[in-house]
Amino acid sequence: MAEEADGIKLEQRHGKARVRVARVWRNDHNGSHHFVEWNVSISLLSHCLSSYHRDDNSDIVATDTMKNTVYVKAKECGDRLSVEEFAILIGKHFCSFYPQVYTAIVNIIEKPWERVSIDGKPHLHGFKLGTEKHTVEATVLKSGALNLTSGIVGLALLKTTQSGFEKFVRDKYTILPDTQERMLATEVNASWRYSYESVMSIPTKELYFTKKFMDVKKVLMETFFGPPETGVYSPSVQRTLYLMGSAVLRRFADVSLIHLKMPNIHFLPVNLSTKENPSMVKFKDDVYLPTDEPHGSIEATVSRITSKL
Ligand SMILES: O=c1[nH]c(=O)c2[nH]c(=O)[nH]c2[nH]1
Repeated sequence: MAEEADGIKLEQRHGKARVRVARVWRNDHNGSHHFVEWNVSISLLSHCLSSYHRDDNSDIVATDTMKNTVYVKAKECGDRLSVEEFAILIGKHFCSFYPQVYTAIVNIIEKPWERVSIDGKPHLHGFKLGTEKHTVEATVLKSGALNLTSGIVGLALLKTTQSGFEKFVRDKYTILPDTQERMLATEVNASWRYSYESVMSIPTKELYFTKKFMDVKKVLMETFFGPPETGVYSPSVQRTLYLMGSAVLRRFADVSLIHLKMPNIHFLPVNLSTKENPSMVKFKDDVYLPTDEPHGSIEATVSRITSKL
């Protein structure tokens, strides 16, 4: 909301970024501990104009208070909950506890701690760090209106064949040859919006969004790789991205939109030669030079066409 005074327009928010909290739940009947580590960022839209216009802080919710609230709420959560539920709970708190707060935007990054298995047996209290992170952004309004977006960051995927790129624009600047055989590597960053538009309408099933996160990841990976024995041919990163995004929309009725960012991380063919030895290393789809700079950058948003009726 923009507010005006003295012919000057002001749009403002304030919050606390990167509040780190870890929570253990020890109450599983079989002695199994559950553990999460969250990095929480809160941004509040609130009526506190006098702090900008005058030296009057009487309407400011201190960012230090916001930080403390994260720990209080983590303590109060006696049962395991998804990172999405925690973000919504924090957002609801700020909107309902403070009259001047009209919107709370809560971003959380969950570190990928995974339970370890020793000799195939899940450890009761041992965890190791995985790679891709689970993110959430919950925007909660005082009215209870909700915008919920979950994401995955840093899902590095690679396949050694079943990828090509050909028949693209060829002009006087083009060197890249057509190919039907190349490596395909990317680091998927995905974020998807859920269709729940009110804090009252979110599913109450235990760990619903945690499971959904794992299911979305599975669909993204299955679509990227294809069946284990045969794979699936990718004619471009663009096509594969579209198939991945539309598979998620087809599979999950409560996902209304997905944004995918898929850099094309190049593995360059290695050919080495000297005058004496013209084929010191001749590339036969075997030896590559991995690079990350420069890389192709391909991103798109795939969403449902909603009926205007
Ligand atoms: O899948 C690809 N998409 C592109 O847009 C592109 N451009 C390029 O040089 N290589 C590739 N590969």
